[in-house]
Amino acid sequence: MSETILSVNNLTLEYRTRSGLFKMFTHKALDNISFKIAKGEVFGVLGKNGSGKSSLLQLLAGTLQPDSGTVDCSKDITRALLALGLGFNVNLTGRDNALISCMLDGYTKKQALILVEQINEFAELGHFFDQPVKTYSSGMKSRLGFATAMITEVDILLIDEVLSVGDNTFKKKAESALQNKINGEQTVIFVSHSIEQIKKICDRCIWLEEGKIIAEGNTKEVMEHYISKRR
Ligand SMILES: Nc1ncnc2c1ncn2[C@@H]1O[C@H](COP(=O)(O)OP(=O)(O)OP(=O)(O)O)[C@@H](O)[C@H]1O
Repeated sequence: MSETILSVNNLTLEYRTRSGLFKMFTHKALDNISFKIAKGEVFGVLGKNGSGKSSLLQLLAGTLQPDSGTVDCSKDITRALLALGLGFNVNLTGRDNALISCMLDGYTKKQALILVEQINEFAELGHFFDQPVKTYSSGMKSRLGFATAMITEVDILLIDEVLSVGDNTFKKKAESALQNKINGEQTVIFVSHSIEQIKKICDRCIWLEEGKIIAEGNTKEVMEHYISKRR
């Protein structure tokens, strides 16, 4: 395996929700998860609804903190989480959110302003690009997020089922832009409950079930195991 870019060590996450005046409901969404991702790898996270996939991505992105365990990667590694509506300031316009994302990724203002125009063109939001994100539909938010991640360069792209939204024309464009990125040096962590999508793009994957890793390995092996257990 080539150079490790990200190492996940014994991650555990519990959600605690108040279920009555004196009652708390605790749910272990992730239970002692460990794996490593190599630079340039396209890594899949497969699992049915509620298995912990999105929670895992949010821990990898740093938008959620684990109860225990660590996500280790070098400080200068940039990570972008592509999920519906996550990561935007909804009171700012699409243009300003795109600008902030570019600048957070380390571009100068001059470079960012050029990239913002490319994001505008890719996202095809028309005059909504200059409206606050709170006025966007979920499909529009995902277009903005997707366009921003495709146009900028990040070290690790974290993708949460984002290809399943939007109209067919945009979906095709998104798939081909993603495919181009993947063919290069891009490291991708891709979450899906679609066997077909994981098969199409991932080199290796894990299968999550109730917050635990049931299998890890090359996509073909994990798929065979997954399909045989579901019969
Ligand atoms: N904010 C929250 N508070 C309490 N429980 C939560 C919260 N978010 C998720 N959960 C629970 O944690 C578990 C894992 O959720 P998660 O969204 O990570 O799963 P998922 O595999 O991404 O599901 P899906 O495929 O439906 O998006 C689920 O049982 C879910 O009900």
